[in-house]
Amino acid sequence: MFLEIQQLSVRYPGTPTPPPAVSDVSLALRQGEIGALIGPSGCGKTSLLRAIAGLERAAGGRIAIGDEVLGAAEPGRPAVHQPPEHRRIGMVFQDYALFPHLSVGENVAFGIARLPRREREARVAEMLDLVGLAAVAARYPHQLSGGQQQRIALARALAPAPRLLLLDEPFSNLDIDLRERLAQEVRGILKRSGTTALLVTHDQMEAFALADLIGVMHQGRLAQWDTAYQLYHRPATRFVADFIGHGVFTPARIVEQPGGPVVRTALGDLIDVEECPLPSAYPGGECDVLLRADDIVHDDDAPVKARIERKAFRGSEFLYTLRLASGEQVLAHVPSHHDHAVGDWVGIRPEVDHVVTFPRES
Ligand SMILES: Nc1ncnc2c1ncn2[C@@H]1O[C@H](COP(=O)(O)OP(=O)(O)OP(=O)(O)O)[C@@H](O)[C@H]1O
Repeated sequence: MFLEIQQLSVRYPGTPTPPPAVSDVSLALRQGEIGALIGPSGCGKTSLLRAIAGLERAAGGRIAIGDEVLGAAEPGRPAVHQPPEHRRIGMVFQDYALFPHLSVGENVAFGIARLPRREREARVAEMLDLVGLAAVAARYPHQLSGGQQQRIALARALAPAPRLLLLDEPFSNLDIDLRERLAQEVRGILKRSGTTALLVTHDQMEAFALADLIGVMHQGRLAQWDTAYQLYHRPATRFVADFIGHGVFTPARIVEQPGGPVVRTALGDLIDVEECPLPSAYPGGECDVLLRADDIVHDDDAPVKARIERKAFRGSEFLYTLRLASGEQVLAHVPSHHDHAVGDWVGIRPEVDHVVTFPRES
């Protein structure tokens, strides 16, 4: 592993009582991998990033790059805190923080002033090429769009060849359409330059577009560190299941059938599911099952009917909020050419590949 964080805790002075801002977080990135931290406001994402940068001290645990310990506070060992400027870590912030009185080229050259002039100019040209902005080297930041400014900020952060790049909400000042596109562009830039990076964002789509591995944080803890696919299809906790994507929990009972265990729900039996838990996994087989909006198929011939309570247009599909006669609520993605009115009853059936169950919550 390249970046390795073990049982890291961060505590702000003046807040001696639990919970700490970051609590017992462990994660790792290989060289060249991109990670993202997502989670609700106040869950500790920025505090974790700041601790890696050296802007906050570790209150417990350790941060290492390769064999080098950057920060540590472990029982029975001397505390370690390398100052931020010795860590060779680059940072990109939300507000770009470009110098307005310097040209684009001078901004990119800022962190490599000590290089001989020829080398510096070559590096600036290389970085501007990398972010696709060689043509604007002589312009000033105010003459660029928000997306261009953020790419310049990225070029400036990459110019000194940091061994790790940290990005804190880098796209949040940009409009929503541009964000996802820029996230994909930035992924391409980081991959081409082989940079290991960790991004903090509150936008899941941005994290999915940019990262190889994503961490969901909740109340200072890392609830899951995994690929986007696993977070969506194999959420480790109810919190992760709820936070990622659209879905509801509905009561279910796992029963043994001749062909194997089956999950019985108000929408019917979930059949042909992968890795179905055994009834013995829960008392009496009673559990809650996660039904994602894309697990529910609109089918006029289905015996189960549900009433449309709300609908939201999402371009190629609607997100319908539906209520069954038995009272359960479900969500369904339905192709947008099926335009039903709120109050209509429609047929639905479950089509679940990955069944995700949790202990019943009253
Ligand atoms: N300088 C500080 N002093 C004291 N407490 C702080 C400080 N900075 C953050 N905190 C607290 O630490 C916790 C985690 O904050 P942090 O900013 O890391 O969360 P976040 O997930 O980045 O939130 P957001 O998405 O809103 O930026 C919060 O309870 C916050 O109030």
